[in-house]
Amino acid sequence: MNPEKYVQDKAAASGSSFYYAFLFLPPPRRAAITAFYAFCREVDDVVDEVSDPNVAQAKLLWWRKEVAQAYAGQPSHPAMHALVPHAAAYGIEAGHLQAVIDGCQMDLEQTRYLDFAGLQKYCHLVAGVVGEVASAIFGRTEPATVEYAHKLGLALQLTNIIRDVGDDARRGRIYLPINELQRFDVKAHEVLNRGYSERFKALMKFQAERAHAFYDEAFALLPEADRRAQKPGLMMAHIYRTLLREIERENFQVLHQRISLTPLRKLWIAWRTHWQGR
Ligand SMILES: CC(C)=CCC/C(C)=C/CC/C(C)=C/COP(=O)(O)OP(=O)(O)O
Repeated sequence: MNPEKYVQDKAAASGSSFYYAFLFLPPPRRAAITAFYAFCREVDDVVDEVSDPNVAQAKLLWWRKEVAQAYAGQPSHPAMHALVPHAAAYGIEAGHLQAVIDGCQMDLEQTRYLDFAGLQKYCHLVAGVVGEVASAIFGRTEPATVEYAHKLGLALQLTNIIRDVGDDARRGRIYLPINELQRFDVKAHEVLNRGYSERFKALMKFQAERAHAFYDEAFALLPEADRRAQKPGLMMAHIYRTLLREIERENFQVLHQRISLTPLRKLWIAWRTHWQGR
């Protein structure tokens, strides 16, 4: 299959909240972000879809070699075929892709995070570095935009973690820092059994407020000169922040359902950001 078609299908089929943001980009940048998204999806799918951890480890090792080979001019996977031609133009380095693989590997090897510092390391690899690459593809001229992208990636990943507490619990995973569970007197087994309580709600309120603070910090870091180019990232931010507000409105009932926005609402938010420019 033609690699461009492969990555386009992969991105569209994912039903990602972020897909709408890509639609507003000029074709070369759109092709690059679609290829990069497909790469991230492929390695993330290894963790989510392969039930035997040894098989998943072997697949991640395959991806590490594939990245090295692709940067040496010999890609074999369609996602790498599609991505490599854009690497030089947007400064996408093998190290960025290896960092994303490191994050997925962390996910395989770890089902608990003792504190926020540990969780932040994971988020940096799977979302901060992703934001760094995405911001380069969108068009970045200022060094501060890298800081913005790291913070926004963190805010998005924290939102994703808040939304998916129930799904992750079903898979035996808790991303919420263990010392914060303790602070709110929530037991790990209560989360794993998906038992809702006022204590759980208070814990989640704390998580949501921290995510909001990271969105605010990210926006404050984005230099005026890069605002226009970074609109697709702002679209992602507004879509996910609206989702976070929806979760708050539903009192953090995230244990037995995945709260989501309708495609039309996501498209509307992307559109509005496009016109308002912020
Ligand atoms: C500066 C900048 C552009 C930063 C963006 C960084 C970024 C895209 C981080 C990804 C974090 C995240 C929550 C991914 C889930 O994607 P998903 O497609 O699985 O989401 P979904 O489950 O909501 O559809």
